[in-house]
Amino acid sequence: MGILLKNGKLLELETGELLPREILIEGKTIQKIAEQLDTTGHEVVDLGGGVIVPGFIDMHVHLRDPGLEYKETIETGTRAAAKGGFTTVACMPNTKPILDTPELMNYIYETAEKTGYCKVVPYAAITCGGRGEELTDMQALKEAGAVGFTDDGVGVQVAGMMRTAMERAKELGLPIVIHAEDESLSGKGCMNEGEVSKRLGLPGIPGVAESVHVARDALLAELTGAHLHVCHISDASAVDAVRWAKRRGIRVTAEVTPHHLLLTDEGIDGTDANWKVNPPLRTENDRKACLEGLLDGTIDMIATDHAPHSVEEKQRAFQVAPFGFVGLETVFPLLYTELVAKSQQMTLQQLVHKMAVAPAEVFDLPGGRVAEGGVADLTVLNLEEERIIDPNDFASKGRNTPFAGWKAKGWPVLTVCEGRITHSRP
Ligand SMILES: NC(=O)N[C@@H](CC(=O)O)C(=O)O
Ligand SMILES: [Zn+2]
Ligand SMILES: [Zn+2]
Repeated sequence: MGILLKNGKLLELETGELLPREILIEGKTIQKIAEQLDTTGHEVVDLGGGVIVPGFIDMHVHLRDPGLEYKETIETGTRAAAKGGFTTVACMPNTKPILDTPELMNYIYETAEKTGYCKVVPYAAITCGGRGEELTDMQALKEAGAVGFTDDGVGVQVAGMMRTAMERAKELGLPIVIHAEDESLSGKGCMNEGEVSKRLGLPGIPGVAESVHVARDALLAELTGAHLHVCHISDASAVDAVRWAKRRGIRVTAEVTPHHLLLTDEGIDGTDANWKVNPPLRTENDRKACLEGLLDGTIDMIATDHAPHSVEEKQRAFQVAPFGFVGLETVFPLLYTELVAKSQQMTLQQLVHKMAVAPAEVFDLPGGRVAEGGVADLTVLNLEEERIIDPNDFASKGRNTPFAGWKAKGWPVLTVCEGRITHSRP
């Protein structure tokens, strides 16, 4: 007996057409896609006219497990992912301890298998403890299933260390994923350096703290032949550096977050740490450059940088509260509403491409398409349903979002991961 999805419209990714299609799922596989299928012996799920797309893939998620379970666990974080339409997430190694051993890779895979609502692929740290002093055993970490290497949360400060990391990553065929931040430039900043930080009298983080690392690491990627992936790009000159590197034939890819596409530092009043994130929200010029980069192919994909913190932590003063926003449960409705429905700056198929197809291609992961014989990772969206974002509704333990109270439409109503229904809402 399989699961038969009826009364749905399949998004044709090339043309954007919505085709009336029924889908039969057996085991972990999409067995058949046709205009009409025989229901005999199958569990029928009525999609109520919803739009079927490939399950979303988020290459930048902080699951906080092990060690920081008061912020999030693999169970709550993946439940939030499933609710947001995700079937795969890549988790960041800035946990406690840092994910820098094969044993910790195993812990992630085993816990996700037991308690997870989506697939979890872990990144391993570049340096032991993320301290930037000594490289991890990258080969052993690859053998244990690392999907790439990153010290996200901090930048690798020493260029020579990054060069050696890239040489090893190149040999292993895995990407180096950078949190681009030169600490000698970012210092103790808590928001973007500019007009707004000056007005508020808060210490700033200049855009060049990001772009000098992007440019440096692009040149190191050229030297070593490694694949460089740039996390959460936020600065106009950093987007330009990626564009330049791509033109030069350097193997570089990049991601942008929903908040850097939709918000600027103008929204910060210096009292609410739910507006504090790293890299910081920047200027309208930077925001536009990120959107332009996404549309012209400079930026390959959207990633949320889901970074849950406790309510208590985010109630601290702006200068001392931790950086980070949650994002998994709101990313699609926010971007669909703001960039597709309201302003037509993107098409639905472009958005789905950036959230599912591109991450699967760039990181060579299963999924990213809805096709016969392929893995049954898919999401059904109700593009009409409008709701107000209320952090109290989140499955994540995190409530830290600057988007509370925003009205958005396009909510995921069904998520299927490897043939299993991981999220379903009437
Ligand atoms: N993005 C953030 O503001 N915070 C992240 C770290 C990171 O992604 O650099 C976190 O781990 O909380
Ligand atoms: Zn980061
Ligand atoms: Zn991050």
